[in-house]
Amino acid sequence: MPIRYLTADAVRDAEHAAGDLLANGTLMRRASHGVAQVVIDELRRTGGCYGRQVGIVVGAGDNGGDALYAGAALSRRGVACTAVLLAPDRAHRAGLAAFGRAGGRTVETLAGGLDVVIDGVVGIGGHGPLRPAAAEVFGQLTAPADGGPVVVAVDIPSGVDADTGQVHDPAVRATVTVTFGAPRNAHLLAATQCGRTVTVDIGIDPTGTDGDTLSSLTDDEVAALWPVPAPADDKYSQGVVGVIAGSARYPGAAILATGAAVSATSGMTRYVGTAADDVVSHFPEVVAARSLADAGRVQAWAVGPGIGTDDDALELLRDILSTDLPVLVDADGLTLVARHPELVDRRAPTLLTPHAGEFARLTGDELGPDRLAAVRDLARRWGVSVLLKGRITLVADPDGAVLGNDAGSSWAATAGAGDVLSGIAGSLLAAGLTPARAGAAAARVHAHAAELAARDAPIGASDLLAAVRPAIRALRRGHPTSATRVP
Ligand SMILES: NC(=O)C1=CN([C@@H]2O[C@H](COP(=O)(O)OP(=O)(O)OC[C@H]3O[C@@H](n4cnc5c(N)ncnc54)[C@H](OP(=O)(O)O)[C@@H]3O)[C@@H](O)[C@H]2O)[C@@H](O)CC1
Ligand SMILES: Nc1ncnc2c1ncn2[C@@H]1O[C@H](COP(=O)(O)OP(=O)(O)O)[C@@H](O)[C@H]1O
Ligand SMILES: [K+]
Repeated sequence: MPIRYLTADAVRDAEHAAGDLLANGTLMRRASHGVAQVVIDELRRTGGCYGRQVGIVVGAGDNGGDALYAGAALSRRGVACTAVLLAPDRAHRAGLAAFGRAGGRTVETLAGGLDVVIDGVVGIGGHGPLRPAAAEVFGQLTAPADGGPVVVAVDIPSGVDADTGQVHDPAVRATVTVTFGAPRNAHLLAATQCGRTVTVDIGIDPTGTDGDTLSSLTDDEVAALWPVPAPADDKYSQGVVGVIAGSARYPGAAILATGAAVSATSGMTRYVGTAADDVVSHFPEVVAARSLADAGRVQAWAVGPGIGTDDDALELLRDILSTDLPVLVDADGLTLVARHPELVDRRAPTLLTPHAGEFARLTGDELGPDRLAAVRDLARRWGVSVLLKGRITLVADPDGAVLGNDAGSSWAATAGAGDVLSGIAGSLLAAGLTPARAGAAAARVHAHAAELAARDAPIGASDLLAAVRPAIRALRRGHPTSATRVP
């Protein structure tokens, strides 16, 4: 099953559906136990629990309650716990009493030398940035990388919007975030702010909610859906992809996109364009033609990188989009679509793959902080699938369903990396995957390839391309790189 991310409302629905478990405090007990366990694991890794120092920052709601109960459990283990109450008369009363009984102390401000700080300021009930009192407490902490405390966020790092993942300023930056029942949208959309996300089972059913979904594919799912040739297959039957990219003057995009298509699946890759000779000299297996009329049949097209935006490019794009084949449109192709949106008014599957700048060109508006709503809105309005690139890739279908992928590193932020993505995703479309699955699976392999190629040093798109096949192999063998975190 894909990992499903929930909005704050959906979380509340799931909690209320748990009935007595919510009313009698069982959910909170389980949640706080999960938080305490994560803190204990952190302390054990670095020398044990007894005598260690944990600071807790407590807000006015149940998020603070979780943190206080976790503090009580830690105090019982011999951890020295101190808590700053941001709103003393609204702090969770039963949690505060339990904390005091277990030996926890309340203080005006956190001392230095703490091993762990627990962020219990706000969870799914939070709005906007950290308020000044909380901002001051967190502002005084030394970063973990400089020897400061590990920051464990309860549910959501405070100051991060649970639904949109918007990281307000200021906001808590967590080393680990502990959430309950199911991850929230923010755990994907603001993954880098959350650090490692741990999802604790508290006995709620996180699947019973309707409406638009945000999910991500696991490595195992991507491995399972990757096309592999069956005994009866031949070079045609697996889906032939056609790549239209680059030019004789600028062959780079042609080579990168076509090479990625060759690497991603078996079968055949065709190329159409004036870089045909360059492409074939790099990849002799590509069947290349200079014009569409000379190209053979394909099952999907990937069109756009480096094709230019002149009338010839427009006519070519028009011809491709007037077929009834799945089409991926990227880069220059998107600039043309922005000028002529009617081009994508078609029935066959269409996947647009903009980066933020191209997205703004398509919509006429800058991409705001709510990337999820923006990508969903464009997909819905235009009736196409839209893959928004970046560290967190989002692929929206016209029905509102979104698949996301956290690249896990940012080594892919290099020129030409998008051409590689087009080739991978185009070949998956040709193999018959839906646009959303093709886009999300391509993004995941792309991310693994980037991390495999980089190994902690910068890469270019050629390195990324060379790592596509090893990344697929590692994924299929069940030993993916550490590229992606799954809560
Ligand atoms: N229900 C359950 O069984 C379970 C719930 N669980 C836990 O409960 C959490 C949700 O608790 P919740 O609904 O009480 O809201 P919560 O996130 O604590 O914050 C609300 C308070 O914060 C305040 N506030 C808002 N914005 C702020 C800001 N920027 N900076 C500072 N303060 C701000 C706001 O105050 P006000 O705006 O009124 O001043 C309001 O009082 C959830 O995330 C999970 O941890 C788990 O135990 C599992 C079981
Ligand atoms: N900060 C980042 N972290 C991880 N991946 C990124 C980041 N920025 C871009 N990428 C990925 O790298 C690729 C860049 O594509 P694009 O912007 O179209 O570049 P180009 O046009 O130069 O090929 C996309 O797959 C995108 O998701
Ligand atoms: K929090």
